[in-house]
Amino acid sequence: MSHNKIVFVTGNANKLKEVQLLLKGIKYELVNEPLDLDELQESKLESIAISKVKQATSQLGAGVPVFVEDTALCFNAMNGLPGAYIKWFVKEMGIDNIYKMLTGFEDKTAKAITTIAYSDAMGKIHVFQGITEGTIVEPQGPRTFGWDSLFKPNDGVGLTYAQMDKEEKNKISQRARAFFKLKEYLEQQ
Ligand SMILES: O=c1[nH]c(=O)c2ncn([C@@H]3O[C@H](COP(=O)(O)OP(=O)(O)OP(=O)(O)O)[C@@H](O)[C@H]3O)c2[nH]1
Ligand SMILES: [Mg+2]
Repeated sequence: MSHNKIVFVTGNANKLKEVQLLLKGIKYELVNEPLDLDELQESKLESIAISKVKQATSQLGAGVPVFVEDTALCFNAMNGLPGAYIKWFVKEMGIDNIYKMLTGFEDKTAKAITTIAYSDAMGKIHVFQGITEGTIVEPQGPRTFGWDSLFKPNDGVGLTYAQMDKEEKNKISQRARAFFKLKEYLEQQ
């Protein structure tokens, strides 16, 4: 059993909780650094994640394996917006008003997308993405995590993320799909 560290840079405690469960059993000790990274204003999700991990490695120094993730909520009726900007919509207008944004549209479908950028000990960057398709519904369930109460995944049990327990969400979420790929990659190394 090796005691090498792998650092997850995030200031989001809910993400951290999910990722700790999703990465259980990896050969690294998972360490959190709550650095507040700048986020590019850019619609390409890979570029946002890569820019975050580059800032993280420049602050933490070379030689340490580090990863970040950026999570977007993309409305199909709006060609993928708010996307990565969803964080600012949640913060400034709140989820009830985000729900109302789709009032004029018949199509309420959305994609939740998590993009991980992993910088290995050599500084090489690897990107992994997970997507979960779902529908935007009137907020249901506790409002503890971002837009969880608005998003009902298609392959779930008919509940919003907020109404599911973490284990259930972790079976089908965009984050689970992305971290499954990272975990698989780390296991091959
Ligand atoms: O209901 C949700 N279910 C999720 O599974 C989920 N994952 C992220 N979010 C929210 O979407 C925005 C992403 O922004 P984001 O990826 O930049 O995160 P962040 O800035 O909070 O943390 P970080 O950048 O330090 O890692 C933030 O408002 C997060 O709270 C989620 N909401
Ligand atoms: Mg962020």
